[in-house]
Amino acid sequence: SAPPKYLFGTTCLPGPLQPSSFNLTTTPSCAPSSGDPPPWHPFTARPYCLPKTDYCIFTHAGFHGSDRGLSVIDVRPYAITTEDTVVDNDDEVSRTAVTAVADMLVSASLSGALEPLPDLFSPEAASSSSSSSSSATTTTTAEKTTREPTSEEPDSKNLPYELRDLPNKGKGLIATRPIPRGRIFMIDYPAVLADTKLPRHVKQAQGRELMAEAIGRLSTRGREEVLGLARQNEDEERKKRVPVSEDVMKTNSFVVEVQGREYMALFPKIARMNHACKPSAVTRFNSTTLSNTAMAFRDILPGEEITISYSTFGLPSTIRQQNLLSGWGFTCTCDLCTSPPADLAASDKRREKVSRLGQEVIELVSRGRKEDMQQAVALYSEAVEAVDEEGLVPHLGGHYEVLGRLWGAAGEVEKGREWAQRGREETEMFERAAMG
Ligand SMILES: C[S@@+](CC[C@H](N)C(=O)[O-])C[C@H]1O[C@@H](n2cnc3c(N)ncnc32)[C@H](O)[C@@H]1O
Repeated sequence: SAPPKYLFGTTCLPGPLQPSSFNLTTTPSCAPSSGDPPPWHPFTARPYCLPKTDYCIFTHAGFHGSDRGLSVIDVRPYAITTEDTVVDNDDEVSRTAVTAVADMLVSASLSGALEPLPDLFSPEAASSSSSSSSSATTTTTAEKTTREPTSEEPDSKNLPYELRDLPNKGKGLIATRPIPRGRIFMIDYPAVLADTKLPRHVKQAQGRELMAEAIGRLSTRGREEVLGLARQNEDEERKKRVPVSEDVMKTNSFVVEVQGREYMALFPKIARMNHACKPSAVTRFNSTTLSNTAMAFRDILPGEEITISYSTFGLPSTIRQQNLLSGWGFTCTCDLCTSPPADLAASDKRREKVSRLGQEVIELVSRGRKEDMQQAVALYSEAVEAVDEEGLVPHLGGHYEVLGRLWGAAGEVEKGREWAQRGREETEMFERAAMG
């Protein structure tokens, strides 16, 4: 069969993959002289571009020292119009996730700062990936970025959690040691990043090809870890219709923003955490390093499930349930959703109150009248109390500081200072906990 087309059709990338050095008029040699980086540097494999689309896959085998690799499905990192590509005007932007990754790789290799994963995943997370995974590993390119694990096996005993089977939720993470509020217990990096606009720009079969190829280009370990993740379509008939790579991406990805653009991001360790409407942990994505850290929302005791929220906190339970079903394909069985109706109603009432009061405070503040500030302080204090009661934020430092500013705006400078100080103390305490 015909060889697949690569970035720039049959030509090579001119030098290091940096947007500023792109020059379509030059025809660089495809055979770099010895010692030169490969034309797809800093990526470790020749990019694969889907013919007649603007999408390519860029892979790095050891992103952040991980032995699973990273594949990015993205538009070509420059505005391009050739007879071979389709360009959406919205997409004529040269900064994308792939350029961010490329810049990061280039600067890290220059400074020698390609950091290893500080927290290693449990080997169990890779689970026994079945032979069904082979469909997704049947790829269109012969060239693979396979890099067998060379680092020491992670000592899973050091992790404060383990992966277990849970009733009605598939697998989930259970704490094996106490995890104090504010403690960062997991750092993860994406295995796959895919432009969220992809489904609008390519046909279903093409999208499926790209997903399978992107996962197929990870290391053996990366592929096994990703393909061992949960699937939405547990029903055997549907399993036959939906390829494993697409199903895994759909069930386990989160939307993140990189360079002002949205990407589906698959974080294989983070993906093991189930949803809860009153979660015990929270994740924070850093769009510069692409790391995703998980932090304890409150003290977590051994034996407790570690959960995060996939939904917006302020929504009432019925809307949350609908969103989880339509967006994630499951009926939520978290502790709050399965609590007695009176408890659920009380929680809804508190959340509704927080949203309403927040809105009222915004309106008062935006009027900019000093005489409204006393009322803004009263409403904000009530909202913070409800937030605390509902256990909605991991720490209240930020809210206390806002309260301090509102007191200041109301002319009560001393009270303003007191609250701002309290806020700073709470934030510092929380940050100390995060440092361990
Ligand atoms: C990102 S995965 C979470 C980890 C997954 N349980 C596993 O086995 O790897 C999302 C899937 O987990 C299940 N799940 C997560 N949170 C749930 C909840 N609150 N209630 C019921 N099922 C849940 C659903 O099947 C959902 O499609």
